Amino acid sequence: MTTLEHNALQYHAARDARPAGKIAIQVTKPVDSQDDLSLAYSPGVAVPCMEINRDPAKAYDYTAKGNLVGVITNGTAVLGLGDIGALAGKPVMEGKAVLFKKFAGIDAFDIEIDETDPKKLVEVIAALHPTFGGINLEDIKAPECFQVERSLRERLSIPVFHDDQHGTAIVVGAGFLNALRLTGRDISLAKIVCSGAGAAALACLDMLVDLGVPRKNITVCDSRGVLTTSRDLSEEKRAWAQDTQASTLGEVIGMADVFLGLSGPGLLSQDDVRKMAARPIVFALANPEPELRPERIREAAPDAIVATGRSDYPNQINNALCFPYLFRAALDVAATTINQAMKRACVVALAEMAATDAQFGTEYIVPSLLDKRLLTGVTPLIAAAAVESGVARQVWDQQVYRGRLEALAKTLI
Ligand SMILES: NC(=O)C1=CN([C@@H]2O[C@H](COP(=O)(O)OP(=O)(O)OC[C@H]3O[C@@H](n4cnc5c(N)ncnc54)[C@H](OP(=O)(O)O)[C@@H]3O)[C@@H](O)[C@H]2O)C=CC1
Ligand SMILES: CC(=O)C(=O)O
Ligand SMILES: [Mg+2]
Repeated sequence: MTTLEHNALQYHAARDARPAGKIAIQVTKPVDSQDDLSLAYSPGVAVPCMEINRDPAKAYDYTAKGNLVGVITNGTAVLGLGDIGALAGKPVMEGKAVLFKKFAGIDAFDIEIDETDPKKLVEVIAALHPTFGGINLEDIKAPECFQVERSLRERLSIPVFHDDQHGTAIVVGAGFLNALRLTGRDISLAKIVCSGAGAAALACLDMLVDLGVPRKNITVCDSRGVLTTSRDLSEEKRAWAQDTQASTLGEVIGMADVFLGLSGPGLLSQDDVRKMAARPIVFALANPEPELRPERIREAAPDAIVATGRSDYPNQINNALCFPYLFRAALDVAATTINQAMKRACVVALAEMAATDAQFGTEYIVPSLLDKRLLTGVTPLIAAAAVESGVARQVWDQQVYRGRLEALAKTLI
């Protein structure tokens, strides 16, 4: 066992009278006397129950719903570990819940559902939804994840957001814009090769096209090789098929400006990196083990701009850089959904925060996950986009909202 493996198990184990795992529930009101009990529980609790029965919107006034997100998985694509099952995915989901709380003061329940049939999964999640102010779908594999998210978004009036798709796309978008800036590339000329054609990869590519990359400049590989027009592909993959005889990553990576890895460990070779254009942009984002380790990428191309999804290298491109703030904004303005305008606002806010920082450079293309400015810097811009695009049910005065976030930031431990 490596030191990291040993430490990771120690970290998650019970210690100092604290239970195993890394998150617990906190009581927020006094429950110390008979009088308190009469309010918190029977008979007093019946009063808010009946208020909500008369008007369901009152759940936001008298329960935790408005600050509570469900982090929901079925364990079919846990990080790059694959289909390890719902229960084995629990440490990741607890981890997402920790980040919601730590970075944005949002309470999150992790829910691991032992169901792989997408229709049944939708029914289970829809039946659970009254509990939550928003739903963060996590680590559900493609193509089922597309159907699950689409169905839930149609059915529910709370935000439903598949983090691996859209959270990843936002942070990749921000890192990509800044990597282009640093290397002086024109977005309309950037040639991109993507390893992976799953949830994260295809959403990232949609975002890159939204930002201005011509679709024809993008070549995609899945586990069977290049997506070509001669292959029998799913609807989602067909949109990225190229008319080419090439079939492997090694054949298409020549002179690519950007490698985007959202596939699995060790799928990029040093030879592949050597074939790329000068000053290549290499985002090897598979977790926990990237497509190629940064030190190996640099051996092959010392001037490369390199990013991974991990916390132990510079340039951590990870959806955790955005999902706490997207949900914070969505909950605060009671948004019915998280839409493209909110996602774009987040891309720009993250990119600008890094680009205007004194550290901006090849080893700092996006802010650190621990950057305390994120809550107050990024969230109001997402909230404003929600209001402007018409999905907010509550509008804040900007000064008042910033003050509220600053006060919240002081309470975060
Ligand atoms: N850094 C970050 O923030 C994030 C990173 N990720 C990482 O991205 C990866 C994919 O996650 P996700 O999209 O959710 O999972 P999915 O299961 O939806 O997609 C996995 C994709 O990887 C492809 N793949 C598997 N083996 C190969 C191979 N040998 N060559 C090329 N492609 C291959 C699969 O191909 P096929 O379609 O043929 O099965 C599939 O398209 C994971 O490693 C995950 O950790 C994900 C989200 C966020
Ligand atoms: C970061 C993340 O969500 C993943 O690797 O699946
Ligand atoms: Mg994930």
